[in-house]
Amino acid sequence: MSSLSDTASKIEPPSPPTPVSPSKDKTPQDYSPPSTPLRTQEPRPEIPKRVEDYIQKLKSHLKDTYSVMEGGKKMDSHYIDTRLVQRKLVIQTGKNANKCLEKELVVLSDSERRKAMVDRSHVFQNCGPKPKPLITVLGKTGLGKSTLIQRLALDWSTGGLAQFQFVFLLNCKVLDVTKSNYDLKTLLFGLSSAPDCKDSEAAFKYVLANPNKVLIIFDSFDDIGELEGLLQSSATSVTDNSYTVRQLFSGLFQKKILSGCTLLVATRPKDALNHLLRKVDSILEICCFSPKDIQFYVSKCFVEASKQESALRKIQNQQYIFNLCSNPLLCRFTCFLLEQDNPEDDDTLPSTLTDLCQRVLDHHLELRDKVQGSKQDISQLCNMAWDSFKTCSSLLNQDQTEISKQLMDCGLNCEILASHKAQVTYFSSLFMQNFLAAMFLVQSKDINERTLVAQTILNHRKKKVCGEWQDILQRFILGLLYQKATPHYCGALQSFNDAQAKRKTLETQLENLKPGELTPGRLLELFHCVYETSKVRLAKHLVKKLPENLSFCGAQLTPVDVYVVRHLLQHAKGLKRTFSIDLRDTCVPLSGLKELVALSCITSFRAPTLDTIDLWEDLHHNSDEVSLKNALDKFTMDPFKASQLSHLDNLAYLSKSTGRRSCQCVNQN
Ligand SMILES: Nc1ncnc2c1ncn2[C@@H]1O[C@H](COP(=O)(O)OP(=O)(O)OP(=O)(O)O)[C@@H](O)[C@H]1O
Repeated sequence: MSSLSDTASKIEPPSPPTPVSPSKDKTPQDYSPPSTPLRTQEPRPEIPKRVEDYIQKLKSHLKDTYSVMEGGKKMDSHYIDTRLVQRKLVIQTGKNANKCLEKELVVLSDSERRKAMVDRSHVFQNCGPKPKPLITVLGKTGLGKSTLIQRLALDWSTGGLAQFQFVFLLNCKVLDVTKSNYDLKTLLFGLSSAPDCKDSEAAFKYVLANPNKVLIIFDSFDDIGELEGLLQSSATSVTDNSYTVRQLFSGLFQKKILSGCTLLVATRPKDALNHLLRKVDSILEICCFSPKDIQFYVSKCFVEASKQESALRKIQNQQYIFNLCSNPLLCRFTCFLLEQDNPEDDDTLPSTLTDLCQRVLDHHLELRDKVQGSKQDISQLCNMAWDSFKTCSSLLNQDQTEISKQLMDCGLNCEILASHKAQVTYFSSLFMQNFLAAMFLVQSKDINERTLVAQTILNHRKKKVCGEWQDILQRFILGLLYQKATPHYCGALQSFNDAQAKRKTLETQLENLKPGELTPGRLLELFHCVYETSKVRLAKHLVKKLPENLSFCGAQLTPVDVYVVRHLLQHAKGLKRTFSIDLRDTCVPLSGLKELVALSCITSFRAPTLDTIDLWEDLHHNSDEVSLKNALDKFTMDPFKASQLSHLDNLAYLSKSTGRRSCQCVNQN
């Protein structure tokens, strides 16, 4: 079956399954903290007065700390209740080397995702009779995992989540995972965000006696280090004080200590995580900002109606930035730029990720310069960002380098750095850290072209170890090498050595790549790297060499990914190239599917069945009959392969829907 538009059928149209999204029609204002207890209330154990006092102190501390989000915006007014998708694992038929049944994270289609959407009040809810003591929140960098966790902590501190009497929040970015002199009490009362506890012995005793009233959160789990072997060595005693943070985590995770407590782990998705995910009770994935969320967030950033309107117009007029704003952190960066906007400035918003980060940094440095009266050289910070990158860590390594107080203040003021309890300093975002690291690599005379190439995964033999770290770094490297505008402030780092040789080497590397041999994930990264260069010649070269069958299967496509792919494929027309595109297992949103299918260079497409039906329904609903006919003509499912029972059910919907849609097209014509 390759083209279905001419399959006339008299079968009555089915009613396709309506996506049920509990939060679909809610505007961000509709959300309120889950104040009612979410788990069936058990009788409260008797709490000693001093423990009760400490709980109140903990609550008021968390309330003070998390009422303001990173970046200074108020949680109450600026927090957008982004939705979460309940992901699931399926048991595969085969067994692995350990003779255990293989479990795999199911990639949901867009329509399945919409059905599986929940809001934050669902995080600790039990779906069935079984409690869910192990919960994971997944999300790429900047999507708001820490913010969600801080919001949950705030909910608890203001009377919500009453099933918990203690909430301990650990930020793995600031934990020293090399030391082995910790016990559980130190982890909870010393290393977490809990305030000093005078009688920690009594509070700890209470915690041990009531584990089911305790919530422990490990945020930024990515920084816990190598995942391999993490569960092999675990803490088994609650008093022993010779454990590492990793051993204590492992003991909690495997219920060897404090069994009965609830554990929430927030992390970026990566392959190495799979063996942990198989053991958790609930996997939630944080969704990016929807267009409505972006609108709401932007409107909150500007008080004056005219400024609000102008900011929104600018963002909506620049489709790359609009799609980039589906990432909350990048949306914040964009709003920061717009807040700085002065009428004499160039009106255009950045057109690449590199340009966005460069302008944000430049503005921060400019603001600081105005206060200080002198320019700050941040080259040492760039060097340090690169040092931390090498170990995939956000921590600022101060052991080797003395950093001046002035530079440290500058880093903190410019939101490059953040500090924990005024003791530990770390890079506040992966985007900024990698941007600084890329500046170091591109500008430093000590880094030659070969070393630079070795740092990019464009070299497809290089193992991808740190998930998003390398993807983002190489985008910045390419972006900086081709950056046209020299920023005023961060350009003054040091004399810009001739980047010609580096550019040439990277370019040869790009040109020698065989896109047809890359995995879908790497192919997508290649699109991004080429996009960052803004070079039409490189874009054309890529499109020329693309395989006829473009597969993105398995690479999760975000709105900005779709934009970049679509943008580069526009060169196909001039090159007389056409493609068939496979979008199964990509979670491509309906809007993205629509845009890609509409491209004239796409002659056929494969996509999840229900999403394809949704696309047809949508086009029909909007009376876009030309696009509907196109989408019917281009759809293919040849060769058909069903790996789940639902695929066969969907086939039945499909055959009915195509029949109906074809009839409509025939009648129209
Ligand atoms: N739901 C939200 N509403 C408003 N702003 C948000 C939201 N989520 C995130 N942000 C903004 O984006 C920034 C980055 O979010 P956050 O640090 O929570 O991301 P993350 O997923 O934890 O990233 P990383 O994996 O790099 O640690 C926040 O500091 C905040 O300004």
